[in-house]
Amino acid sequence: MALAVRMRVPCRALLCAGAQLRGAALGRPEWAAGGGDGARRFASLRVLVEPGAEGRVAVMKLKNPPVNSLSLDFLTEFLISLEKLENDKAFRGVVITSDCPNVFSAGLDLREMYGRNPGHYAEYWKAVQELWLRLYLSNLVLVAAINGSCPAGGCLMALTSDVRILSDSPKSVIGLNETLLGIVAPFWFKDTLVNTIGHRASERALQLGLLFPPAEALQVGLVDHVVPEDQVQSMALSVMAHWLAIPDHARQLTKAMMRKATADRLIKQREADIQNFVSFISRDSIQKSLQIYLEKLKQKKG
Ligand SMILES: CC/C=C\CC/C=C/CC(=O)SCCNC(=O)CCNC(=O)[C@H](O)C(C)(C)COP(=O)(O)OP(=O)(O)OC[C@H]1O[C@@H](n2cnc3c(N)ncnc32)[C@H](O)[C@@H]1OP(=O)(O)O
Repeated sequence: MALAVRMRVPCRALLCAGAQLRGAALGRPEWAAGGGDGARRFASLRVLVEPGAEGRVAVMKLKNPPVNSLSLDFLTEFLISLEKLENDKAFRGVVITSDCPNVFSAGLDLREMYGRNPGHYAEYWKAVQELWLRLYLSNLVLVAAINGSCPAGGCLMALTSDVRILSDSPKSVIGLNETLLGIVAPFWFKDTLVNTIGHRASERALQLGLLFPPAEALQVGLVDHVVPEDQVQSMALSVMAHWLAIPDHARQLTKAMMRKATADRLIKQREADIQNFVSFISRDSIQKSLQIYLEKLKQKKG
């Protein structure tokens, strides 16, 4: 069953309408609504949404195994789930977590950026922009329950949340490591990081492509809490309760006031940003860097 998507922002409507069509064309998303106490539970192939204990909070589990890489199909399902929650007035907050062991998200799907054509790169980048805008400007309280490794696009996604809880595990590293792949984090990735940890720390982290282990991530302010792995979700729900004690209208207006300028910077130049991405990623040297990085990932296993 195709999901009806209502949009407030016309330029987003274009993407999501496209997303919906894409889903329909692919025979997805296959939303399964639960019955009984799971009336508000729904799932697509890669995103599982279930109500938290009090019903006002949804827990969104990302399940695009093995590593929750943000493929175009996954981004599309993620966007539709988020839209559905935004439109359901029963929900005031969402905990975003991973259903894949030891990995929150491996970031953007490298296979969407390697060996494809310019039209595909443009479509992909538009979806990445859209997810960032949706998350960053969400009226909901978003808490990232980061239960595993969280590089690059995974970190960007986590940075859009209002609070980040990281599991205390050697695998749970977080950061914008783009330079290690020979690519450059776009300005809005950088802005999101600067807004979180400040300019100097961002400059160092971005140039060196740092992936911070939990204690350092906490120290630099990249995450707000580090807790044992089995307490990440309960901590997220308890932090959520604190945020939900604030009246929505006041909190939402304050959030918008803090984030609008950063979001507007991208909104004003979305098309130019897409063209910039397409020409950058299409370069032979960048394609070579991605090929080498993908091969390294494969060799790591052998
Ligand atoms: C102008 C602007 C221009 C450009 C901006 C572009 C911005 C890009 C931002 C990004 O997000 S780029 C992606 C960066 N991501 C990473 O660097 C993470 C890479 N992955 C890893 O480090 C590890 O996979 C992991 C630590 C996340 C998990 O490790 P482990 O559990 O040991 O799994 P494997 O490494 O064995 O991976 C399993 C499987 O998944 C494939 N894979 C991993 N990451 C990605 C990915 N990002 N995209 C696509 N595929 C990925 C990996 O190759 C393995 O595949 P097999 O076929 O060998 O099973």
